[in-house]
Amino acid sequence: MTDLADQNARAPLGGSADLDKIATSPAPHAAGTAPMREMTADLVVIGAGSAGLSAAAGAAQLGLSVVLYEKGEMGGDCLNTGCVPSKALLSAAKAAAEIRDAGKFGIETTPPRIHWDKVKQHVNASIATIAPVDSQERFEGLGCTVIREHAKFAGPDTIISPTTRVKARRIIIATGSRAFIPPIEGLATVPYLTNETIFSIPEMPKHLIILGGGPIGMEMAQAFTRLGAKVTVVEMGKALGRADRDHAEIAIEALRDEGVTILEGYKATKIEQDGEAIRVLTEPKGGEAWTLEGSHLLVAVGRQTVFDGMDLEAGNVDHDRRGIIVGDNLRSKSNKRVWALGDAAGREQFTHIAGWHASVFTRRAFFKQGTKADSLPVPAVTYTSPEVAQLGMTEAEAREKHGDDISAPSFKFEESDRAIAEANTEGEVKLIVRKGKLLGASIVGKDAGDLIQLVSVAMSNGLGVKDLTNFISPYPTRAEGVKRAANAHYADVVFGKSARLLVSLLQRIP
Ligand SMILES: Cc1cc2nc3c(=O)[nH]c(=O)nc-3n(C[C@H](O)[C@H](O)[C@H](O)COP(=O)(O)OP(=O)(O)OC[C@H]3O[C@@H](n4cnc5c(N)ncnc54)[C@H](O)[C@@H]3O)c2cc1C
Ligand SMILES: NC(=O)c1ccc[n+]([C@@H]2O[C@H](COP(=O)([O-])OP(=O)(O)OC[C@H]3O[C@@H](n4cnc5c(N)ncnc54)[C@H](O)[C@@H]3O)[C@@H](O)[C@H]2O)c1
Repeated sequence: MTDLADQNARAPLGGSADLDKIATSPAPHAAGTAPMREMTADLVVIGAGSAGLSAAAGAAQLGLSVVLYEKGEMGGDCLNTGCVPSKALLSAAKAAAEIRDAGKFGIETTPPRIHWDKVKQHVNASIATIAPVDSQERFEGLGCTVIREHAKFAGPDTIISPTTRVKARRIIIATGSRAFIPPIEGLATVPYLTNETIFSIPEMPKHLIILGGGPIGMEMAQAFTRLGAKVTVVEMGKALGRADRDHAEIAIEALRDEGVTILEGYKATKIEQDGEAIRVLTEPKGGEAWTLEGSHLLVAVGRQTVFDGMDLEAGNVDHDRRGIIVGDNLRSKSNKRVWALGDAAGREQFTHIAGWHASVFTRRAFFKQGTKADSLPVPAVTYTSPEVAQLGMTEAEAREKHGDDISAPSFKFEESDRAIAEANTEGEVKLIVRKGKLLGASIVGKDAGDLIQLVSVAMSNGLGVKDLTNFISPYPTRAEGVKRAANAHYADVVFGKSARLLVSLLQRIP
């Protein structure tokens, strides 16, 4: 089956759902207060972010009655405070970097002048252009009842908000996550930034200190450096710690070359304010402690799921620190009516995973298929320049599990004619292979996030490394690198002793 729910969130308007299925009746109420609206629905979705919207759109277009709750902005984190503003900011920053770098093509330019207010206008315009796809109007057009209120459980099958009580056959918790604020001494006393505030700061920071060298920290570090700020990243472990180590190092070095200071192995332990300045005291794993002084502080040390005031106990929905406790069917283990999708499910936290979760829900709940949340390899891309794209197992994970039974054929972009023509040869494609089976891939370099999709299609559909050699790849493209890494897997076989012997024997045939 195709990815119905996943497609529907951003698809054009479809047919309207059967609104008659939503039974509405006034309930008894206290004198002087508005009556509580009573409804029944096939599906209640709490949270109109990537996960909730995708699931709601799928269900509504299948003719089911859907009530969609959102207490904040339609579109959730990805549209308003996550993917979209961060990628819009990175694009503005890339434009500035390319102007500075144009000399390598023999083009003379003057240094770019950054107008932060206009950069923010670009960020806001990007959000505004995409917003109609996630809007209340669009979802009402699809047949959903959209309620812009905080929702909570009033029982295992009942959700209430200030105006409405809904009894539902199924309930989706898609309430997302917010920045985790670590218990560092003094942090609460300083005006720190998170992804909710960084995109609207009034002025370009003089010195932005970023706590955390994960995807958020590294993307913002490069964006703000390229836009003219001094940036220091304080990372207690390794920056881009979930990526292939060799490939993460290539990106880290590229950011350092552009002027980002990245301190790895330094944990922030105390924060102080001194006038306008924010001071970060760090504890090193070895070596000297650093005390940094900056004008702004961004906290990007991971995420925390959002279940505020939801009375999960009333719904008999168990959760832990990671999220709602679900199996790989995404169904609450303690209340089978309830499903958790997206960041709230306590698994990988990406918009494409939120969309995939909605697809798993739709397939399981409505088409009675057995699709599992972990049935496909998960891609993760950090959109720095160079991009770092990871799929399935890293080389280190595969070696830990299978020892020397794996191989990691690779192709460096310095051998790519396209990369040479673009004067951007940094990076590599690496495949992780065991007995011809693809276990994973990592790509670092320009457009790595696009290139890894080839391997993603192959892995998701049971193709092996051989299949990645058996197609005609247009020249000159960076995607040829995937084919050439796959070819490298067979280099010894194709050009080895026995192949040469075979060919010489075959030459005797007239
Ligand atoms: C800076 C940043 C950059 C990112 N970049 C990328 C990227 O490039 N690619 C990528 O794949 N992912 C990226 N992500 C991650 C991605 O944004 C999230 O994984 C995704 O938004 C999760 O979607 P969701 O639907 O689970 O939650 P959310 O988008 O957080 O939506 C949850 C919604 O639920 C609402 N809600 C919560 N509680 C209630 C309640 N009780 N009643 C009513 N409504 C409620 C909230 O207001 C919110 O709108 C990024 C994240 C950040 C922070
Ligand atoms: N391009 C993308 O797809 C993208 C971009 C941004 C965010 N996201 C999603 O959002 C999630 C959260 O991103 P994130 O970067 O906030 O979290 P993260 O968990 O990926 O990285 C946080 C980093 O902070 C470090 N850290 C924790 N406490 C620290 C301390 N006291 N001092 C110094 N370092 C400390 C950790 O070691 C870790 O490396 C990601 O995992 C991803 O799922 C995705």
